[in-house]
Amino acid sequence: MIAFKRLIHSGRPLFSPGLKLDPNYKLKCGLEIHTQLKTKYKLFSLSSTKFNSEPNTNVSYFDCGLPGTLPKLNPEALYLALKTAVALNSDVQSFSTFDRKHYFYPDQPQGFQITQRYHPIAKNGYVELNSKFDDIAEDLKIINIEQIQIEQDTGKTTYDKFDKLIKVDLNRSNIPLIELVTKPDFENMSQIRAFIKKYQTLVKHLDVCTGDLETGAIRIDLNVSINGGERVEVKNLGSSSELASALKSEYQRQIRMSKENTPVIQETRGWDGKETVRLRSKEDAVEYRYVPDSELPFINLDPGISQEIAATLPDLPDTIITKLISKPYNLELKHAKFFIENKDILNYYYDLFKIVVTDAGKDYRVANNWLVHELIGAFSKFEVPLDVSLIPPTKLGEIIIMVSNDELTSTSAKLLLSQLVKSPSDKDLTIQELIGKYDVGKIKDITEDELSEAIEEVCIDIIENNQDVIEKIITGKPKSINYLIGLAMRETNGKVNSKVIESKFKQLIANYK
Ligand SMILES: Nc1ncnc2c1ncn2[C@@H]1O[C@H](COP(=O)(O)OP(=O)(O)OP(=O)(O)O)[C@@H](O)[C@H]1O
Ligand SMILES: [Mg+2]
Ligand SMILES: [Mg+2]
Repeated sequence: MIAFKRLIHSGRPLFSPGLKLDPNYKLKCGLEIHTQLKTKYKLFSLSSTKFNSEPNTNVSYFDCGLPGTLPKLNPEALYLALKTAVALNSDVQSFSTFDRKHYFYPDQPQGFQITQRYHPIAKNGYVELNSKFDDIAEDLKIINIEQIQIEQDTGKTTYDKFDKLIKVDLNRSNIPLIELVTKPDFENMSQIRAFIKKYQTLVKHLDVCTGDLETGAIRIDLNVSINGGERVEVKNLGSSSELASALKSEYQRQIRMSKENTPVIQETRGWDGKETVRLRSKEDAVEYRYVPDSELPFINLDPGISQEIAATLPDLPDTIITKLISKPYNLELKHAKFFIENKDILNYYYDLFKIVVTDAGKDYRVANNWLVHELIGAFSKFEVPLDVSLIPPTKLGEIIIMVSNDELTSTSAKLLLSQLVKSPSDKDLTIQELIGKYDVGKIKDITEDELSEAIEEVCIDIIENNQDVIEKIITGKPKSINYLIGLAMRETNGKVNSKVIESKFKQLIANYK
């Protein structure tokens, strides 16, 4: 089903120009990932973190660097950073501190960024990637995490080349970030892609970040070297496709240099949409004059904090996926992965499963198929944004149970779902009211004989009007009967089971011959 594929894909890359590795040039990469934490207030002030507000409306005196204002650490930011650190198997440090990284920029009005250079909040984590869940070629690949540090985001600068203006919006200034620094453990693009996907899924699942690259909630710097040479950092990659293109361009550039016997030097580069371009070399590296922040106290944590936080964490995505693809759920892996990305749907699925399988004793396939193929498929087919709250699990459950008890045909049920997806105003009607409104109930008040006769009439009519199809069926294309069945289903508003119609047609056509 094409429409359905648009919503649920197997995790194959949607982006990425392929990166073919040359066996003579071994690739090594490390990532620095900046993640905005989903706190109510900013990192060191009480202004709002609301996204997309009018420029400069979420700015406190502290955020715009007025002298005399003092930072106060937001405990929610600390908590979200700790949750992430623990979920990434890191060693939470019982002692950590803040430092000032100095540089002047209009969107950095304090003249420095508060970060954790010397004593970060967590060290030595790791993420396990595997071929089954993560779409990498290797059976197992461990990506080690050097450290996780808490820091402030900067404001945003936009250049208006027509007005010759530089516009500064400080709404983002002082939003809490964590910077995650991996070890240079990546050997190819699939591993990088898989890591980012897994990380995005995790932070969304833990509800510490929206997980979006597009909005800048996650921003990535890529470090690349070949054959043990110097690393080149490509800064500020805003999307997965930029990341893939930048990696390809940088890898090929370094190979070219190597072939020309020009040494690759450690430098910082940017991405201009076509290739990586030099921003600065190591020689003119910015001297940040890091100093410990004198206004923020040290963070001292109880050594038992990791265990305490671990105990509050929900099951992590891989654990849930493993559960979903096993008994009693038996979901397909790609569907389980889709559910984990969409918590509303995951919770919906659990509710539906309880109603249909656990309580009503129906087969798990019925619940899985109706949710994945029919309901989600209907949203996709009619290009309606996926919103399962339009049809609560109780309602879908009732429909599924009616179909499996033969009180509603599956054609009618599909019709009802389509209507519910297309006209949200039907949301408050009960199933019985919907059946009435769309005239799709099963025919109850007539005898078997009367029903059989009525079906026969419909079928005879169709046969008479579709002689060409009958001809085909008789001359060796038996599948053409499906066309006739479709017509009859439509004629009877889906009230009659397709199997009954099929056998009626078969009987009539046999006589016909
Ligand atoms: N030989 C290498 N090849 C590729 N990447 C490397 C190599 N050595 C280190 N790296 C990566 O470089 C990154 C270093 O990041 P880190 O934040 O520690 O320093 P930085 O880039 O100098 O600091 P800043 O945060 O100011 O950019 C890590 O992601 C690490 O994995
Ligand atoms: Mg860094
Ligand atoms: Mg860096």
